[in-house]
Amino acid sequence: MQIVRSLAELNSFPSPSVVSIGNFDGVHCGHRMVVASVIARAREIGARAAVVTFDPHPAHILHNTSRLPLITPLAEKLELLDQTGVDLALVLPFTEELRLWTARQFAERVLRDGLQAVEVHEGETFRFGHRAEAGIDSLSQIGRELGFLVRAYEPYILRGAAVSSSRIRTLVSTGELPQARALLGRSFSIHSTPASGRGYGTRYTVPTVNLAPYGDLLPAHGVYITTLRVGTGDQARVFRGVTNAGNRPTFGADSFAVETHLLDFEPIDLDETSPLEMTFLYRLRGEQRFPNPEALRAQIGLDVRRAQRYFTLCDALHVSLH
Ligand SMILES: Cc1cc2nc3c(=O)[nH]c(=O)nc-3n(C[C@H](O)[C@H](O)[C@H](O)COP(=O)(O)O)c2cc1C
Ligand SMILES: Nc1ncnc2c1ncn2[C@@H]1O[C@H](COP(=O)(O)OP(=O)(O)OP(=O)(O)O)[C@@H](O)[C@H]1O
Repeated sequence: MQIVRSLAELNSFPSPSVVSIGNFDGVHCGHRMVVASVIARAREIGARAAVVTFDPHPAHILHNTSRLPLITPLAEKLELLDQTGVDLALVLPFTEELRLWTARQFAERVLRDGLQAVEVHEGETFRFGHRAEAGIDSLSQIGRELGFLVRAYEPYILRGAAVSSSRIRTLVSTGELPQARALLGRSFSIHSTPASGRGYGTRYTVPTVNLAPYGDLLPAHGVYITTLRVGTGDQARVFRGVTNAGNRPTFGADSFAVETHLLDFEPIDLDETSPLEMTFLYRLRGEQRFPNPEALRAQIGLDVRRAQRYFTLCDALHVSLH
């Protein structure tokens, strides 16, 4: 997949395109359905299959509230889009200037002049242009004038409601990981690197690998069954574990960390640059303040046993952990 980060850069690769525009946060089942149709149609008519997305996420510019925690930060989103087989991702910097473009200006500059769009595929609820002024009907009208066809999709429904990034964010942030997995089409995971801990784990409870501070979406504070992939490609190792994401109240003042105790630990070389992917599979319990480290250690022993039973069952039933 070719990644292009400006309209100017795009002009060096002119080619008619079938396009879908969106935030694509999470690259969930609904997104993948639309992108698959874009690709199928592009192959049919000998055009390029393209997605247009934005960085930062428009919500970071439009709402002056706290930063929207992303299901997939840009690098992971592009990796997942690449896996769909799409030919081109145009990542437009969502600037104050772009925010002010009308729907018509956006269509002229991005779809007609930039991508030479012949077809644009979107979900029925798609909106774009300054203050989200235009929907599918306006896009179809503009398309008739500018020379592209619009194909609208009914929402992809799962478990009684449309699949959407916002719904997945809510499920993850309340710890409902099996439900989030159904909508994502894969388990929720985060990419990070190791960080050093305070040394309490090895001394008082269990040894853990701590993750570097993470600014995007995480499950609700609590204890989870997880896997940890260390490294990339053929060199990667996947460990099973129990993970605490929380403030660790047993050890004094709140100090947030994501830390995992590996069940099948073997010595591995880790430094602060080692790529880690933590996959959250199942929420075991909320975080608790224990009267002493021994009580916490006993509880972690129970957490470990529940996780071992979970993994044994997954192995027996050949359930994928990803
Ligand atoms: C599976 C697991 C469950 C945990 N549960 C709790 C908990 O309920 N309450 C708590 O205060 N800390 C909990 N912790 C965090 C420990 O307090 C933590 O491992 C310890 O603070 C070590 O910190 P360090 O890595 O900075 O040395 C848990 C850790 C793990 C690995
Ligand atoms: N469940 C779905 N069914 C069909 N199309 C969808 C679905 N979800 C998103 N789309 C379409 O995919 C494209 C990209 O979607 P986008 O990421 O902007 O929206 P979204 O997933 O609904 O996110 P949010 O919940 O943040 O609104 C748009 O055309 C959108 O309408």
